[in-house]
Amino acid sequence: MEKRKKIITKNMDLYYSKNHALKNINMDILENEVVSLIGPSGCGKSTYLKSINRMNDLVEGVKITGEILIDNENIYDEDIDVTLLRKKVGMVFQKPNPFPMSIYDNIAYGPRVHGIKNKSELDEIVERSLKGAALFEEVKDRLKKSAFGLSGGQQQRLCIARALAVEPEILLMDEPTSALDPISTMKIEELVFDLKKKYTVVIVTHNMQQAARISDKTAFFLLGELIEFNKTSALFANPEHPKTEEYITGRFG
Ligand SMILES: Nc1ncnc2c1ncn2[C@@H]1O[C@H](COP(=O)(O)OP(=O)(O)OP(=O)(O)O)[C@@H](O)[C@H]1O
Repeated sequence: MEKRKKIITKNMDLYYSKNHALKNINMDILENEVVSLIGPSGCGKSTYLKSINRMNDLVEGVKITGEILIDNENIYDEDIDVTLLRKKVGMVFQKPNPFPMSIYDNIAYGPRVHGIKNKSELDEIVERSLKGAALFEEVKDRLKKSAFGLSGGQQQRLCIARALAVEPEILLMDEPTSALDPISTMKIEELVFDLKKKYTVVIVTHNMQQAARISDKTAFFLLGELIEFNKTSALFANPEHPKTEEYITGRFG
């Protein structure tokens, strides 16, 4: 069965004041697909990622033209509820950033904001989210302890669990393993592989082996342009654009 288009980007441009950071981006991301965004520093990967849940709206002087459609709805339409958009589109950052509270409260935070108060319902969400992030077994006896007592890798999985708790459909990850050791990195990579059964995942990575291991498709950005977007295996084995080849063979970047 053909997969549905989940995120459609059409003729999108983004300016930070005069800096033209994204240039005419066109890309279709399918449901339950993992897409990696790669390219040298400053090429616009994070900017594009943050456009998918309108995090760039917070930046002064930003101007966006064109469209990003999620489930065929333009998220830049005036009547879009940004809180609901961010519930649907969760985000995990480069450095784990747990809130200064217990493991339990970190996960229950989002659902509480969205009005869930019933304890047994929250208990269930916390357990399900921690299981979804492959962390439950490691923390089930210390749910009321501070999240800061966890290792970096566990904290990052906690942040993933926190994102899952509000039942998103899309997960954005901005270099989620760059601050982690190899074993924690491997756990997150395995987790991403699992997560795509339920979610659409877009992930910025500087690590090309990681992109090759975990993503179905890869997008190569350069100076604000999307140079090539293809199946990961094809993009790495047979890049169509000479710049892609130069980048993946380590000739610049
Ligand atoms: N908040 C901001 N205000 C102004 N300019 C910004 C802002 N964020 C990014 N930029 C600029 O937009 C361009 C793209 O930056 P972006 O962070 O998207 O690149 P990136 O590919 O994610 O880089 P890196 O790999 O270093 O994180 C750069 O020229 C950057 O200086």
